[in-house]
Amino acid sequence: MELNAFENLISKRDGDPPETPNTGTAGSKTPAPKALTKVETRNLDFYYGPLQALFGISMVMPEKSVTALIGPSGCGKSTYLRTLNRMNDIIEGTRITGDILVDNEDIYASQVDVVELRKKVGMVFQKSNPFPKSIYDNVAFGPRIGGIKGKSQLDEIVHRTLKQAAIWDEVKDRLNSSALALSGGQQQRLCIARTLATNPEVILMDEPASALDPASTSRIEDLIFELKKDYTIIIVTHNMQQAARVSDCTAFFFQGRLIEFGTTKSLFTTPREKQTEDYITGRFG
Ligand SMILES: Nc1ncnc2c1ncn2[C@@H]1O[C@H](COP(=O)(O)OP(=O)(O)OP(=O)(O)O)[C@@H](O)[C@H]1O
Repeated sequence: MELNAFENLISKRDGDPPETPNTGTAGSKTPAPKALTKVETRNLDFYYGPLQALFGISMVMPEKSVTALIGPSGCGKSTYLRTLNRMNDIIEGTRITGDILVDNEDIYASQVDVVELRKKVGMVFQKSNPFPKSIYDNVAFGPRIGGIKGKSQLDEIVHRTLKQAAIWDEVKDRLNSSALALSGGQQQRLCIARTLATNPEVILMDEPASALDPASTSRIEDLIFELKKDYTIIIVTHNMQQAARVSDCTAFFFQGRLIEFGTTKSLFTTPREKQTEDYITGRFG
């Protein structure tokens, strides 16, 4: 793939450039000059039993921006993403060293309430996973668990988040129908609304569009672009054009290591590392 092809893709959305040209690599990161840091990892190692999956990952992700994690299969992207809201805790035999900070607070500190953390750092999965309930009840589920019982308050949350997730117009007349009757793309936007309903500040997305057709993918990308005005988004994607289109910063992982991290534009147009260049030009992976 030609590097200037990426420049064309990026330039489509140049109206909203990243404020933080973070150029850190593993073990050497440059502090963000303008935007506030929302999520940071310092020298993060991660193990599945005896298998070390991440090696010394240091990265700073600015607030209200999109950071894409790219790299070949098995390089540790999803593992890294899942450490950011302690999703890996539920896998037996895992171990982590180093620091993960959200709003400058250690999310592995003993006093941290993991349920609260996962509300603040929400997650959208590769395969949409609506509950076998109505559209309304899917979105209202989290707020109800959080103690909100009033119908008018729930109605407001359902309306607001379905609108934010760009699916309101398609479902407003059938809020009581089963969520399972929606198309794959609609289900994924519903799952994004469900995540928004618990008031997250950070949204982790693990290949949110990989199971969708091009039109649905494009809607999800547009949505990500809108959501970053209010949320910090970290997205795993196999699709480099997608990374180039939606993200401000991109991190390239290889064999559990962070090879290069910088603004999406610089990483795709003037990669500093040969491995990055080989990957984005399709020479491997
Ligand atoms: N639950 C698990 N138990 C043991 N090893 C795992 C587990 N999940 C992932 N791994 C291993 O950790 C390494 C990193 O996997 P991970 O899924 O994070 O990579 P990835 O870059 O997200 O891959 P892909 O793009 O294929 O989803 C791989 O060697 C994988 O086999």
